Amino acid sequence: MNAPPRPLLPPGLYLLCDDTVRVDMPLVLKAERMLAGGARVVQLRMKRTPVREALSVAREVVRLCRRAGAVCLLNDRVDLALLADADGVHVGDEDLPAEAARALLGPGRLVGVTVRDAEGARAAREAGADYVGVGPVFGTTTKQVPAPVLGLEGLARVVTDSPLPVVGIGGVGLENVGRVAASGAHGAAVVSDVLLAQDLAERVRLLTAAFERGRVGG
Ligand SMILES: Cc1ncc(COP(=O)(O)OP(=O)(O)O)c(N)n1
Ligand SMILES: Cc1ncsc1CCOP(=O)(O)O
Ligand SMILES: [Mg+2]
Repeated sequence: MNAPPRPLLPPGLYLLCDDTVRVDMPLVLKAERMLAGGARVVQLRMKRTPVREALSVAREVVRLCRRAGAVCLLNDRVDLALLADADGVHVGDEDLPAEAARALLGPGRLVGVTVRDAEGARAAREAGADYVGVGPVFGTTTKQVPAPVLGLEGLARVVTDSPLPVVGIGGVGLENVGRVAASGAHGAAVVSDVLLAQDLAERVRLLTAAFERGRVGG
């Protein structure tokens, strides 16, 4: 019998439910507000949550995403993704290599990989990745990234030459998400612009609409 096909990464806004920004708000509440705003992709990024709590949060956020019809990915942690039955993982240079993530996850889940250029995207595809995260597109204070800011032209170059869908990340917010979409990126990943908003759900709606306008050239 054929294995079930893995979910495709929905295009558009890609949200990071992150424990390093707005630390006073519980992760599950962040996810609930994002989903209330129509989030289709949620990456759970837990850098400072103790591992037992992280597993319990992952299980709850996967449940919420599934109920809302959204894809839930775990940042870094293939073990937590499997235990929580998440839709996949996102890994970078300091995490398990993409081949290892794919080997552990099997063919039915998504693997996203951080790359800096189209050559990295080609290697990611060889390693079994489904999409690539590319950045920083703009300056950001959320993470110290050991790579230069790409800008929109740099992002567009990677998009043109990448064999995999590209998600732009780093400094993406309401004032520039339309231009990220117009670059041809499959998705735009956002951390602080949503998490620091007073009304997270409303910010997600605004960002989603702005991405869509940018995608169609509006
Ligand atoms: C969509 C997306 N793209 C890139 C990253 C960065 O991943 P990584 O390089 O592993 O850095 P950390 O997020 O683990 O600090 C991402 N998380 N998501
Ligand atoms: C995790 C990560 N990887 C590259 S930039 C970044 C952080 C992006 O955060 P923000 O959307 O707040 O700029
Ligand atoms: Mg990582």
